[in-house]
Parts: sequence; structure tokens; C-alpha cells
Amino acid sequence: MEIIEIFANKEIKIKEPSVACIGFFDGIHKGHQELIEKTKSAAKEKGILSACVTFHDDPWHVLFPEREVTNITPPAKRLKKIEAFGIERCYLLHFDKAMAGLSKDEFIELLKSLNIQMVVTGDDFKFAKKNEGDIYYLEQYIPAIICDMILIDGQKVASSTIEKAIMDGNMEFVSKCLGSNYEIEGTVIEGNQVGRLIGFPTANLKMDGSYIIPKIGVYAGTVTYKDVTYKAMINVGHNPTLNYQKNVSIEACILDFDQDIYDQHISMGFGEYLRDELKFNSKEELIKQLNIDVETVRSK
Ligand SMILES: Cc1cc2nc3c(=O)[nH]c(=O)nc-3n(C[C@H](O)[C@H](O)[C@H](O)COP(=O)(O)O)c2cc1C
Ligand SMILES: Nc1ncnc2c1ncn2[C@@H]1O[C@H](COP(=O)(O)OP(=O)(O)O)[C@@H](O)[C@H]1O
Repeated sequence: MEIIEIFANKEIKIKEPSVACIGFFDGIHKGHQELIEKTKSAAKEKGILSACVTFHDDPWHVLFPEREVTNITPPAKRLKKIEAFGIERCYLLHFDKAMAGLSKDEFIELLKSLNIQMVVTGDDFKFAKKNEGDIYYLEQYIPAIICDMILIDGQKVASSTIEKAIMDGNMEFVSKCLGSNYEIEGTVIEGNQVGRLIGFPTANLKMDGSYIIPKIGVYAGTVTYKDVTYKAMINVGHNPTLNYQKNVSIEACILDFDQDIYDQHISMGFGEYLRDELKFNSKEELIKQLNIDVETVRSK
């Protein structure tokens, strides 16, 4: 996928016409996937490029720099996923004060300068300064395919509902919305080296982006290392029994695995929420529970 950076105060004229989906694409959830599929088929029908228009840096970060912004899918990974879904070109709108200040008509002019022949968005798409433009205004100037909001289990498939579900540990809903388990990527770092002593070595994760942290507790999940996916049990929490720590740690005991993976890149996939993290009265009680957890994960 060719990525072209676009700046609000730098004129550009794109030669190649395209059909483009527009949005933030956090999570690349089922709703986004539908936009992408519709974009691809409309582009194919017209014999022109399939494209997406998205933003960098996160508008929330630019408008409220003091707030910490967390994502379902951090920006770099988002672009990789959009590419994997088969979009040919990405117009990456550099979101700065100038971009944030565009009026709705200026924003439409910008889309026209990108030679976008048709836009594909959700029915709630808003744009420009103070969100003054919506898709029904935009379609008066550029033909549009407008997709209805998808519902799963009676809930809207939107980045905000998925975000909340991750924080609530409602991973069944999250997986249905994403079409796969929620994943956090990062590097394996050293912990307190206690895991191996109790028979459950646990790889501690240093996240490589600003991910949303799932609810504290224990999950059935997976670890992908060097393109191989293993079953794993994952703990998100403070390790209150053996070595309480203030900061939340994310660690995985990988089933049927015995390799030194310090400093290696891994991806953790979060399946079912199994239980709360508990403070046990002894090491033995924790070990007993971990043996139950292993069997639960193995049976999934
Ligand atoms: C699947 C799983 C479940 C865990 N559940 C608990 C728990 O309920 N309570 C707790 O205090 N620690 C729990 N732990 C954390 C262990 O106590 C922790 O892995 C151990 O302290 C080793 O830490 P280390 O990697 O820093 O050596 C769990 C760990 C895993 C992998
Ligand atoms: N099955 C496994 N699951 C997780 N880590 C494993 C496994 N087998 C070996 N390891 C290695 O052991 C380390 C975890 O052991 P542990 O004693 O918990 O140390 P630490 O406290 O540094 O995480 C991992 O980082 C990894 O390099």
C-alpha cells in the first residue's frame, strides 16, 4: 500500500482517481471491514484505485495533548492491517492545528484535490472544524456509499463500545466485533524470576504502543512468537500473592513451550476472561489455582 502524507497547508494534486473509505479505523472492526470491502468492489467496478483516508497524529492527542490516548490498534499496526485487507493507497492526513481548523467546504476541497471520485463512510461520519460536516452534506459534492452501523449482540460495533468491552473483560463481544481476538504486541522483559520457581514461567510484556489495557484478571488466550501461535494463559494485574507491584503487568504462561524469549517480539491474543486476579494465602494455593487454569485453557 502506498502511503501519501497530506498536509492542510500544502497544496497537492493527485492524478490517479480513487474510491476512498474515510475514518480513524481504530480496531479495523467489522464495521471498518465492511467499508473496506465496499471500497474495493466500487473501485474494481470503476477500474480505479481503492484508497483510504485516515489521520496521523490522533486528533485527540493534538487537541488535548495532556490526555493519554490509548488505542485498540495503534496507528502503525492499523496501516498494516488496512494494507492486509487489500487497500492500494492510503492518504494519511497530517492532523495538526491547520487540519483541525478546516471548514467543511475546505475539507471537501482537500478530498477533491486527492481526486477521490467516491467516498465510503459510516452513516455517523462527521468531519471538519467542530464536526460541522456530515456525510449527508459531503455526498452533495462527492458521490458516497453510506454504510449503516452494524449491530452485534444488540450493541453498536464502534471503536468506543469495543474499547469499553476490552476494559470490562467482555472478550467474547470484542472478538466478534474484531473478527479475531484482541491483540497486544510488545517485547518480553524480565520480571522477578519467580514464575519458573513455582513451575509457571511467565513472559512479561512491554507493550510497543499505547494499547487499551484489558480488565484486571486471568484470560485464556494465545501467544504468537516467530509466526507460531501457542495457547497461553494470561494474567493482567498486580501479582498480589508473590510480588505485589503497583503498576499493572501483563504476563503469559505459554503452554507446551520452553524457550528463552527475553527481548523477543511477541503478540498476545486475549480470549475468554476466566477469573479475577486473587490474593491467595500461600504460594501453594496460587499453584493449585494455576494448575486449574492450565487445564481450563487447554480445554478451550
Ligand atoms: C495465568 C496466570 C494467573 C495468575 N493469577 C494470579 C492470581 O490470581 N493472583 C496472583 O497473585 N498472581 C497471579 N499470577 C501472577 C503470578 O503470581 C506471577 O506470574 C508470578 O508472581 C511470577 O512473576 P514473575 O514473572 O515476575 O516472576 C498469575 C499468573 C498467570 C500467568
Ligand atoms: N512456557 C513459558 N511461558 C513463558 N515464558 C517462558 C516459558 N518457557 C520459558 N520461558 C522463559 O522464561 C521467562 C519467564 O520466566 P520467569 O521465571 O517468570 O521470569 P520473569 O520473572 O523474568 O518473567 C520468559 O520470559 C521466557 O523467556
